[in-house]
Amino acid sequence: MTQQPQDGPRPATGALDVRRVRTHHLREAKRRGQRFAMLTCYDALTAAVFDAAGVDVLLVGDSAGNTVLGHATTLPVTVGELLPLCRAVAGAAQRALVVVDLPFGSYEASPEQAVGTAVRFLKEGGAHAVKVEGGAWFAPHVRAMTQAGAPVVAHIGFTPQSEHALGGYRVQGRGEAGRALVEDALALQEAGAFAVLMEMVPAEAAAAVDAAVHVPTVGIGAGATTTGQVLVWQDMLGLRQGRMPRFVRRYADLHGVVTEAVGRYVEDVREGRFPAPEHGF
Ligand SMILES: Nc1nc(=O)c2c([nH]1)NC[C@@H]1CN(c3ccc(C(=O)N[C@@H](CCC(=O)O)C(=O)O)cc3)CN21
Ligand SMILES: CC(C)C(=O)C(=O)O
Ligand SMILES: [Mg+2]
Repeated sequence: MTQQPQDGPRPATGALDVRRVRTHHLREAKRRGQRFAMLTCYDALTAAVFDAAGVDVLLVGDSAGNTVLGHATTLPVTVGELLPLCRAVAGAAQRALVVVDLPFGSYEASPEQAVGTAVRFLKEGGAHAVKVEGGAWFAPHVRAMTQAGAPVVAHIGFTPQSEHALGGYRVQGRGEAGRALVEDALALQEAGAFAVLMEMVPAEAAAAVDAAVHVPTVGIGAGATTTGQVLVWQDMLGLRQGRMPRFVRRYADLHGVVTEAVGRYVEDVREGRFPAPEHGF
């Protein structure tokens, strides 16, 4: 006879065994000591691949500004640009929870503005939840969106939309500032955020936040104690070249794969080897 653990933390392994991931499954994952995987996604085809591969949460990130639109930062991204990408991802995802970033300038001015934008992403974009960057000062916005029926992920620590206010891409929450992160997370949880995402914070500070809140946490450069992890897919699959943030692990070399394959196609066309008779009518 095997003894089943009744309560308390369980071994931190295993996938969420659900047909469709919902916000409460992420909460249960934290309670059970399970972890979940989140990945950015900006189009229907990759959404179908990531979803079938078991990614639990797809993030239609404003990192689309960098990866899709070619901007240097996320700041220029607009609601009009992110909405169709969100619709494409939400339409293709069968199992994953679809979360979308509210673009810079589309939610900060007031709780009313935040509700208006969040509702657009749920109605027109098909998103299941939204994410906003900022600390305790956005608690009223988070509360208003949650009450309107839009589940909210609170993004704290390094918040790229505030890079000019923060003085560049740098780790947040070192030393004493770690305490402020805990306060922010508690205020955002109290306001209704169903998850707290932390970017580029010391592992120790992230662990303190995770221990202080009952909602699940997600990390990107925030150590290994968070309930979930997130990366930008073009970074982790090696499509993007150049200097990577320290928190990236490269799982594939898509840049190499695509370069080699496209090079062969170009050569085949130039040499008359493509198309072959079987490609014609
Ligand atoms: N392609 C891509 N990947 C990302 O991870 C990402 C985006 N775009 N766009 C939105 C934000 C911006 N992010 C970034 C961008 C750069 C660093 C970076 O350069 N980090 C350095 C410096 C850290 C430091 O000096 O404190 C690093 O080594 O990690 C970190 C996060 C994360 N997000
Ligand atoms: C890096 C993640 C957390 C993000 O906000 C994005 O991809 O836009
Ligand atoms: Mg973002």
